Amino acid sequence: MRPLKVAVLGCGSVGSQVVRLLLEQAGDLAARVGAPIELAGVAVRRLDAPRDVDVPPDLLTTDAQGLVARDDVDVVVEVIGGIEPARGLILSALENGASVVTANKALLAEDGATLFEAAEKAGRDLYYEAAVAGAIPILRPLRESLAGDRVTKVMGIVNGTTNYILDKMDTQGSGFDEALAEAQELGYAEADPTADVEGFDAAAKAAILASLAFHSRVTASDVHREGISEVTAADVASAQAMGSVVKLLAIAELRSVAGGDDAVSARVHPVMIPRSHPLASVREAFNAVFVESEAAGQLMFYGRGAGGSPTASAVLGDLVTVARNVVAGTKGAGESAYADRAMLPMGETITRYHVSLDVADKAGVLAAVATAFADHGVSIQTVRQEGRDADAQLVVVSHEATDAQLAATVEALRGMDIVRDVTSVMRVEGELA
Ligand SMILES: NC(=O)C1=CN([C@@H]2O[C@H](COP(=O)(O)OP(=O)(O)OC[C@H]3O[C@@H](n4cnc5c(N)ncnc54)[C@H](O)[C@@H]3O)[C@@H](O)[C@H]2O)C=CC1
Ligand SMILES: N[C@@H](CC=O)C(=O)O
Ligand code: NA
Repeated sequence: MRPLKVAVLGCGSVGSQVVRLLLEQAGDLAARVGAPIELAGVAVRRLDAPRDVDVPPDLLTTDAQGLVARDDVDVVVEVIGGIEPARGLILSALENGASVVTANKALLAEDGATLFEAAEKAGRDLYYEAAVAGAIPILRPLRESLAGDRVTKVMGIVNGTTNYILDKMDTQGSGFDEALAEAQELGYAEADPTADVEGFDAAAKAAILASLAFHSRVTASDVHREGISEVTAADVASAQAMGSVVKLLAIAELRSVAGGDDAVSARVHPVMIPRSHPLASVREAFNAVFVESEAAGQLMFYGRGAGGSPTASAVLGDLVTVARNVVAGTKGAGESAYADRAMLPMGETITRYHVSLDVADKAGVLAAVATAFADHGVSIQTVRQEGRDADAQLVVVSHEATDAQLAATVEALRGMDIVRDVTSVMRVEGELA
């Protein structure tokens, strides 16, 4: 069999590790694929930039477009990131007959449909396991292993940077900025950490997970998004007092809609989750994805979701798969969006809230607070008072209600004279202590 030629676009945190693994494991990869895998070239922005791998100088080029246009390239690995020029380069590669492996969740979540259609038209593969939860095999299980089951919910910690920050706030009392700087130093953060902190990165991953799990097209703009920049030390302390922990979760679930097909709720926001829940034990920059399906029940996938080397592992896994397909003259299953489900607006999503209130400790306060919940049709699960007199705090955990009802309740509480301050509002997953 002739050698297969691989072009790598971008040689940053992930690209450098992809190139390293390709060079170091050439012998094993050839045996696994059934043909030698050769680097056709590595597109970089600057030839003289320092990088974490020694690339043979004759393979480096600043002309990414020229590299993907070569007719001897079988597979293009896109690890530049961002929308353009990545999208144009992937489309050119597919049109030119190459299969593509990418880690680019931002692009897939914004305009996956264009890429999937181009791959289908070209009869080539487009694989992207690294785009969600880095090294963790999660897209392949959803796409293949669970293809015969009915997935009803996918809930994950899919951003390492924010999990690192929340973990340091919980376990070491670290400040937000200090923990973010550490995550950046460790190579977990996106080029612009706003993408991590404000939940854009997790929302892109939620869109990809929802699309695959529910066989529908979900884009990042369909995902309700809240980041962790508003999570305070008070929120973390409230969670601790409830035997729980604050995590940024990406949640995609099917919800029944009266008189219609099930709709998809996709959202990213901080939650309080009991320490007994498997996701609560995910520390530092680790990721985990918790899947519920009708026949299999609950499954959890855990591992490193960020960092050059772990992400490169997922890229190489895809590379071997698409290279095997090239050798066999076939392609894998393409996108499955047959269900075409509607999105459930966030206001109609069923959630629970934990609310901490700074109140005056006097007669009638509890009744007035309870009335505010009742007025909005929200049932209270537990109420606890902490402190006395001027330091009184009421902690209310609601039963399930729509997010709109709960948000309106909090709005009403904020307007009440007897409520001095609403010190913490957080959605809840699972049963709090
Ligand atoms: N770093 C991580 O932990 C993870 C990253 N990803 C995704 O992997 C992709 C790459 O991420 P990183 O390696 O972290 O980014 P990076 O910023 O470290 O690397 C990107 C590289 O592409 C180069 N580049 C930009 N424009 C170029 C062009 N026109 N031609 C050639 N090179 C160009 C940049 O100079 C840079 O070296 C992104 O889509 C990211 O979202 C996915 C999972 C985890
Ligand atoms: N910035 C991301 C990297 C992987 O996608 C993260 O922190 O998880
Ligand atoms: Na993955």
